[in-house]
Amino acid sequence: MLLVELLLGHLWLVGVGVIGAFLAKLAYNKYGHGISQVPGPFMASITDFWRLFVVWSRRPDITHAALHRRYGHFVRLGPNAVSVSDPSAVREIYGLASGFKKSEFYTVQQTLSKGKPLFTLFTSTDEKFHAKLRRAVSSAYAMSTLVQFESYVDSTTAAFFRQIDAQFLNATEPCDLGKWLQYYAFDVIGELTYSKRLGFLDGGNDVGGIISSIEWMLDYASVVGQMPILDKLFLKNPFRMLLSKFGLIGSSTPMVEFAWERFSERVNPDTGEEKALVSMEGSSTRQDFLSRFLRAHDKDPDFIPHQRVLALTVANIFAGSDTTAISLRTIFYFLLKHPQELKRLMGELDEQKRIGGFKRTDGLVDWEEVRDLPVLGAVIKEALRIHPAAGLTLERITPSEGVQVSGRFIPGGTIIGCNAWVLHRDASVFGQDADQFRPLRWIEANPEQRRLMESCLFTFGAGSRTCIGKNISYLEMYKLVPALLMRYQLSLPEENWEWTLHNAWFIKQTNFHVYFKARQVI
Ligand code: HEM
Repeated sequence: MLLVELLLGHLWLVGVGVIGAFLAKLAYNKYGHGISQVPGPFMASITDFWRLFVVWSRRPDITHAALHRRYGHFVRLGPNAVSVSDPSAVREIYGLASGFKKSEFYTVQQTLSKGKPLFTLFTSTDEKFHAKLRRAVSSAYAMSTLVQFESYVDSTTAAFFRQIDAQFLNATEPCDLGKWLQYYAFDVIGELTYSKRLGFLDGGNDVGGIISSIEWMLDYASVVGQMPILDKLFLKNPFRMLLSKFGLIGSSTPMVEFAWERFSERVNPDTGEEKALVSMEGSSTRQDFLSRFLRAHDKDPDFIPHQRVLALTVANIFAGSDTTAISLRTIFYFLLKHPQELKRLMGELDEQKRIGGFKRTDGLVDWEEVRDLPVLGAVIKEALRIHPAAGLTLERITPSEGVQVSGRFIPGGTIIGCNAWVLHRDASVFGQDADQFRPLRWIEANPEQRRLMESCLFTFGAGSRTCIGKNISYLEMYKLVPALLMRYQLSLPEENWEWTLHNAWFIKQTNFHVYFKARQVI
């Protein structure tokens, strides 16, 4: 009581104290992190709210590129956050033994299962744990076993074509190809992971709200990830975690629930034993990810308990669906916007067909038949360059002793990283026309130039945390693109049709509509 009276009597003093503390905090933000020499917007240097609002604007990639054009290779994005655009920094920051670790941006993305965050390959920030986990499962993603996945991709492609034939062939209304490619990508990853399509293509809708729940999460995590402390106030506050632990509020996402269902079909939840193979069609030779992860569990059940097997499958869906859908959209959209590039690609595919390079009679193509086609390869690579799926800085924390990055000392504990949307527009690497979609750059480049461009391609990240599913996504793109283009003739509703972009960590495209006609068989 006395204290309250005292405070009320000296309100002005309280006000001065609060303002003083506030100003001191801003001054600390600006000068206390040892990066005050890094140029950037003033507001960014005093508060993380600046970058939070930039991300909330939904095109931070544009802002980041403009800032680097203005300030050079280093830009301060927050009191303790730096963006780097020098390609040579990629190896220093992301290199295998660099000692950097993922920032708290990734913990915000951890989904909850029964009130606990799921530590996945993608979102774990403990590098030792990550390295052990990655070693335990890397063979599941190996290039050498890629062909074992082909039949899963084929069955989903066939389902996709059935839907196009039934609903969109010669239709008067265009198809929302952006949406259907997302259904396709989700169903493929479902097949690859659980030998079961998630059902998006067959139903033509967002099964169980999985897509919209991931979209919600990405919208949330991209913004809140700029100030991870907010996550502890919103989704992962101790009270909410406690309630969900005791089942008083639901905390799992539809994706985790779906994963649990698929998991329980294969593993007895009570005994923990794998159910008899005979109950599943073709299961004796099953090569899907779930089986591969269960084999990893058999080898080291303590390190890979069933909960972790579940997390691995969830990471696949989260990391491998939207990203692949975005890349597929980019390929088709840019080909339609650049008819001469489409013509060049069709020339290659038709020639291949003419000389008997495609053996199958169902209109699909095998990986071995397409993997070395130069124009197809250049188109895919250029699409991955011009529109990389991840549209924010891949944040890392510098080791405690501090490091030199591109010749500049950055103190320990600083958030630092590169954004593919900035790196891929570097004219010194990709040429003066780096803003243009020009697949030929990959074919025309001499070996040295090509090596440089490839080393600066950051679509899949780099180093110890580079995308482990990269080969799988290449398999999908190399197989779907030729099969679809040889079967159908696509056109945009209007010549100047533009899609809409939304950067919520992944840069998703909407409003990508096309007409389908059957293509003349060559
Ligand atoms: C074109 C499609 C894809 C793109 C553009 C892409 C992009 C990326 C990027 C940028 C990262 C690194 C993130 C970081 O460092 O912050 C990553 C990691 C990862 N991706 Fe992909 N990805 C694609 C497809 C896939 C597929 C198909 C799968 C699964 C089958 C997958 C699974 C993963 C996993 C598990 C990680 C975490 C790896 C680790 O930290 O060890 N991705 N991906």
